[in-house]
This record gives sequence, structure tokens and C-alpha cells, in this order.
Amino acid sequence: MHDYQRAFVEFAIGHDVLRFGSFTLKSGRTSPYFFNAGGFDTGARLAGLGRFYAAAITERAPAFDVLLGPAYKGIPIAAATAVQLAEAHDRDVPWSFNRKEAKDHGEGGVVVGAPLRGRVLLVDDVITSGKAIREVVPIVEDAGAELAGIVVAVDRQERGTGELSAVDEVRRDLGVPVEAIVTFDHVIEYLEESGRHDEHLQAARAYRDQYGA
Ligand SMILES: O=P(O)(O)OC[C@H]1O[C@H](OP(=O)(O)OP(=O)(O)O)[C@H](O)[C@@H]1O
Ligand SMILES: O=C(O)c1cc(=O)[nH]c(=O)[nH]1
Repeated sequence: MHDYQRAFVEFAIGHDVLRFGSFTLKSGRTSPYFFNAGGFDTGARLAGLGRFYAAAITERAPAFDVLLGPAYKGIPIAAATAVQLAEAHDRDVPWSFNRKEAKDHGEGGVVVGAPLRGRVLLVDDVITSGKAIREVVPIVEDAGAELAGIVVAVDRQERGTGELSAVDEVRRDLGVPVEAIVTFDHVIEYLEESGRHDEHLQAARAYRDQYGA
């Protein structure tokens, strides 16, 4: 695990964004941990989140023309990341987000912000089954743009429909790179190193055995 990954896990636990307990996921699975990006709920916390994404994008993302944050939780992530790319990396990139329900008055449509054109980089919080990410692809394609890649905070490393992880299935099916700031393995490694979370560690290992790729 790199220092920035340890720092990210600490940052998320410190703000109660990464929590341990019993949580029902969109997939219906009961998970012993949950990443609630909505918990970055002050300006400074959101700026901190944006710094992690902007650094990951600068180091690892493919070339892109527009940053897209899927509704809902991808929206503040895309905004905070665009701000940090401009402030700390001297890159003033266009960014936009989608509405979950199309608007038929005013500017109309489902995309708000910069028009989707060229290569589009998706930023979202978490990939579990990959369903949420796949649902955004038609929005990119309908705009005549091309998906460049995907960057998330957490790759939960859960099995997809077969033996591959959901993220590997997304890579294979969409043919684009998927980068995560941290994976579930990093979270487990952090729990092991910290020695303070033994009960969570047992539950996390059991969950990885059951659902991990
Ligand atoms: O990989 P998946 O199995 O699809 O699950 C992960 C996604 O599910 C949640 O979003 P949700 O669809 O609940 O939307 P939200 O951003 O409005 O909370 C979460 O924010 C991830 O984006
Ligand atoms: O799979 C999900 O629904 C999910 C997992 C997680 O850790 N965080 C989240 O917001 N959604």
C-alpha cells in the first residue's frame, strides 16, 4: 500500500465516511463496511476528497476532454476534482453531471454543465457490481462522445457475474481503464496494520472470502 492510499483510508475513517458495521448494499448484499461519500460534508472535507481524485487522475488516468460525475454522489466528486485539477495541477478541465430524470423545460436534457464531447472521464465513489457505472455509458454515447476511463475512490473487489471482479468485467466489457484510489484489500491491510479494529477485520476477511473476486 502506498502512503497516499493509507492517508486516504485514514481520511475516510476519520470523517466517518468509511464505516464498519452491517450495511445493505444496492446489490442486496449485507456488507460489514460502507463508504458513504456523502459524509465529506464540509467545504474542507470535500476539498480534501477532490485533492485525492485530482492526484490519482494526474498520475493514472488516460487523456480526456471532459470530466463527468454521475448523479448523485458523483456530482460533488466531479466538481471538487475539477476545482483541484485547476488549483493544484494547472488543468482547467470542463466538467458536467447528469440528471437522473430528464428535464423538459429550460435548458432540458440530462446533462448539466460542459457538453460531452471527445473523451469523457467518469468519476464516481464506489464500484460494487458495476451497475451504476454501466448505466452512465449510454449518456456518453448518446452525446456522440467516447468513454476514456473511470476513476473511483473504492474498488470493492467483489465478484461480478462470473469469477472476475466487477471492475475487471467493466474493464473487459467497456474496454477502458478503471482506476481506484484504494481497493478493499487496502482497507483490510489498513485494519491489519492499525491493530485497533480486530472485530472489523474478522468480518471484513469473512466478507472477502464470501464475495471477493
Ligand atoms: O457498482 P454498483 O453495484 O452499481 O454500486 C455502487 C454504486 O451504488 C451507489 O450509487 P447509487 O446508485 O445508490 O446512487 P447515488 O449516487 O444516487 O447514491 C454508489 O454511489 C455507487 O455509485
Ligand atoms: O454497493 C453499494 O451500494 C455501495 C457500497 C458502498 O461502499 N458505498 C456506497 O455508497 N454504495
